[in-house]
Amino acid sequence: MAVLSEKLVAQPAWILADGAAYRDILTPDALAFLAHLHRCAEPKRQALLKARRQRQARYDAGALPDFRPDTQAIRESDWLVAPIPAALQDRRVEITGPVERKMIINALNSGAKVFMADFEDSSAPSFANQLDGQRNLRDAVNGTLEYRSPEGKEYRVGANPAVLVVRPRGWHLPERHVTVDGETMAGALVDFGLYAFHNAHALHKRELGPYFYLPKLEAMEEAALWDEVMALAEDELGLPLGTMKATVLIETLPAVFQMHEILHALRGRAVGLNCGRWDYIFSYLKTLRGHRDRLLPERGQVVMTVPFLKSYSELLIQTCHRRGAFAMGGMAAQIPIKGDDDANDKALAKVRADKLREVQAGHDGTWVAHPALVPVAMDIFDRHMPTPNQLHVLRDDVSADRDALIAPCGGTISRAGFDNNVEVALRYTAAWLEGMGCVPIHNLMEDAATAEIARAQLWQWLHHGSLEFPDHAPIDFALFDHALAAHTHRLQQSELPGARRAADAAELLTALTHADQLGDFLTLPAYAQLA
Ligand SMILES: CC(=O)SCCNC(=O)CCNC(=O)[C@H](O)C(C)(C)COP(=O)(O)OP(=O)(O)OC[C@H]1O[C@@H](n2cnc3c(N)ncnc32)[C@H](O)[C@@H]1OP(=O)(O)O
Ligand SMILES: O=CC(=O)O
Ligand SMILES: [Mg+2]
Repeated sequence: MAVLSEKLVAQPAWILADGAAYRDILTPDALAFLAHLHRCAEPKRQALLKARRQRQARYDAGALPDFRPDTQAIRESDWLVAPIPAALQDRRVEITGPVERKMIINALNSGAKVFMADFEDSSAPSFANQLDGQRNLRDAVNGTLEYRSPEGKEYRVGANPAVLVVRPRGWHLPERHVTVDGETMAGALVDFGLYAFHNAHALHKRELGPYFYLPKLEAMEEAALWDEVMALAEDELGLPLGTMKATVLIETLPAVFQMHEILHALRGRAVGLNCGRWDYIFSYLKTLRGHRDRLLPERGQVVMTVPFLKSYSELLIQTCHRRGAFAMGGMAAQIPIKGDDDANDKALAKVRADKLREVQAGHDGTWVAHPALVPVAMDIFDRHMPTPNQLHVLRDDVSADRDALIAPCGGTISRAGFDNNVEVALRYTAAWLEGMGCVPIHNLMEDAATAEIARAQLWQWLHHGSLEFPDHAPIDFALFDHALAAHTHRLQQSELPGARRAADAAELLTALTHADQLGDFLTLPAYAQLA
């Protein structure tokens, strides 16, 4: 059986929330199920993480990512993914958000076709957050999800809720509170396993899943491990093989070269791929961290129309539609702006333009970060996509080769862009350490993926040396240290999310930014400091 870490067992009060322990979620049978998943998957997961490190070592030594010669037959032969269930035939607008009780209700009631309940980029994975999320989702599936705000506002799920799709953590993150045979479990398996264990039968009975979004995959073997884990879970839970469906985020640079292969590995259950643009940009930075000719300009200039991102999204559409799978778009970072109509209009216009680009390119649906953006995106997709999806748009015109997918991106680094990265990296990390996985900063949605871009860019700009602002002032560590100290002080004096953990976040960012090598994930060292 999986066991809770000794600390939790010794201090059961630590896992209490609202006066109740999580005995309803961490039942003996659920823990036994987790242990079974762990024992079957852990050796392979470790081997896959090792393969990631080996691949990255080759890129650091000068190699560039490319299509795999050993899988050419998969790319070139004819095959399709299994038929897509009725509940997922029309995914034109999907809302995403953390697994917080009120937000789940708001998301389910938002009018979106799908709600992606997120244990990942928008969640700070404290054990309490993850377990509260499991309980909230179980209640949503059982039809008992309700919430009363401190102000007395009542929330309950209405008619025609969005279809639930759950995103567990990526393969790289541990869940240190659960061990099996003395080994720490993968966060991915804890999130997936608990959700499947508690909800699979109820969802299957209503032909509503379980459905999953799979994040941050880098290779077809990682998709194959998910397929194996899902098949194992189906077998253990007595569900027909292929009941669980998966949409895979293509949000790493290595994965874009294996999109056919990833769909193939999951072909009995894959329903689509998604352009996870923010992690994709982060992955471009990380994968090519040793390549000075491929530094990126400030984040505001790395938009979906720059060549390497345009090629990625178009190739994703072509790949998916060739295989009978959906090509989902991604997330514009703009959110509604309160109290400034002009600024709000401009933000919404940016969202509209992004959704128009997606639907015209052939995407079958898109993501929004906020309920007020559902009608905005819906309007664009309704007008330009009269059919439930665009599987018939084959995009045979697209010919994105290796060079197009890794094309350098021109642009500049302004003082404001540099300073914004320092501020976002600091404020997001500090909020994350306080348990918030998604926060608005300067009217943009910031989550783990966007914060990774901010801190990875700072590392890249500082370590490749001799970079300048347009006025020729040097970009150097003294500037970073000064900006970080100023923002830390400002945050500490404020009442903003993160104010209490500003110093811890600053220490972490100092270490990550000054380190000789760009760290793999901000959230790995930060997790050690998360309650
Ligand atoms: C890169 C990626 O991975 S993208 C996917 C991960 N990111 C996300 O999922 C983004 C989710 N979005 C959010 O967390 C929020 O919208 C934020 C943090 C960006 C902004 O939050 P706020 O500033 O609190 O929003 P705001 O105050 O305008 O919220 C208004 C109402 O909408 C609700 N709301 C806002 N966003 C969402 C959402 N995504 N889902 C459900 N409800 C939401 C709020 O709970 C609030 O409800 P209430 O009126 O009943 O109290
Ligand atoms: O998960 C989505 C992304 O853009 O990253
Ligand atoms: Mg992501």
